[in-house]
Amino acid sequence: MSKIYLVGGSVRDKLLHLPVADHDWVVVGATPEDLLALGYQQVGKDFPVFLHPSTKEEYALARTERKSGRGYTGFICDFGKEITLEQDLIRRDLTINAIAMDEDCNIIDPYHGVDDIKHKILRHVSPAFREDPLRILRVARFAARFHRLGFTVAPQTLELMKQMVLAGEVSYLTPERVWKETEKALSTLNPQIYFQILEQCGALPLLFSSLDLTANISDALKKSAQLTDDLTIRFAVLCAQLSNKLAVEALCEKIKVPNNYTKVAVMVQQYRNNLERVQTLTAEQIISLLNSIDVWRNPLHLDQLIIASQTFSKTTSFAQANYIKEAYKIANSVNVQQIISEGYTGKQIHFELQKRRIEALLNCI
Ligand SMILES: Nc1ccn([C@@H]2O[C@H](COP(=O)(O)OP(=O)(O)OP(=O)(O)O)[C@@H](O)[C@H]2O)c(=O)n1
Repeated sequence: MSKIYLVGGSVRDKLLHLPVADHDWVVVGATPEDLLALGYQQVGKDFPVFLHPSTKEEYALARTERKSGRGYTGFICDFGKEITLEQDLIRRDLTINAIAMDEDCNIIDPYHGVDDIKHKILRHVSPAFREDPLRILRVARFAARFHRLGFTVAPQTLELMKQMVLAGEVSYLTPERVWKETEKALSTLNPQIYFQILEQCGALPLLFSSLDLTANISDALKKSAQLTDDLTIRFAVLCAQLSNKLAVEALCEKIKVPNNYTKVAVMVQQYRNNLERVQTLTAEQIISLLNSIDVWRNPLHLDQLIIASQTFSKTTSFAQANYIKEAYKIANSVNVQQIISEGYTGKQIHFELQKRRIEALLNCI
């Protein structure tokens, strides 16, 4: 007789009274053939994972995993009918992710995840934690995600993460995985915690080379999460302290950051200081700044630059924001069609437009 349990994030989030995104199920006492016969569709290449015929939710056969190689290679996986729920749960990352719930909503919690939820602790289940280097990032991400609820990483878990870093495990993480976790961490209300935990376990310089997580950057990152949902801005804040455009591009290349993120990060690194002192700039310099961020074709760039810069501001008001917005409005009111109708052609249009935008500003500042 097989038995089905809800496991992982969905049980954790239910117990935390948080919305549950997707359900992961574990099936104990069944074979792949049993599930195929019931119409489940096999999706896991290496692991026995199936999609439910109607709900399409993931059902995995209970399994044990042992690592025989380094990094991601050489997992020995056993998913025989005799594998118990406890055996399946012990190979998981954190105790709060290793709680199961049966069909009658009974909690099965052999590794005391419920206690850890109560005491708000992120704790590894067993030494098997170290078999997957991605877990270093996951712990940092959960620490960021649940920071607002008061969760912290257990000292023993942080110690284990340090040992994994020292053993060189981080080098087995692919850029894609690093970025995926980082992007999820950026979407939390406290992205700075993710980077702080990675720093504490020694992974930060290995993963994000030139990044120096100063208190200033941490504060700015936290503020960015309060000011905007735009993750490209949050990432740009992280990169704003890098010494130049090349350093930003090198970091983005290293972890394969999507282009839209790189663009905003480069823009903020290059022009944040100009915006900071916008009130001291000449009309010509202001137009040059607006040209540099390509605001005419992409008005969103201006908002992105403003919000990213604002996160570094010590005061709550950021007077530069209204100043540059007003300047943009004035410069943008110059009518190109008018210039064309006056007979300007080719490159002359651009020069005349530039000139009139500067004049328009001069009349106002
Ligand atoms: N490297 C990993 C990835 C996953 N898991 C286990 O697989 C479950 C499901 O993983 P996943 O769906 O990736 O994460 P969730 O914990 O559900 O979290 P999220 O809400 O971010 O999806 C986890 O709860 C955990 O028990 C693990 O032990 N080690």
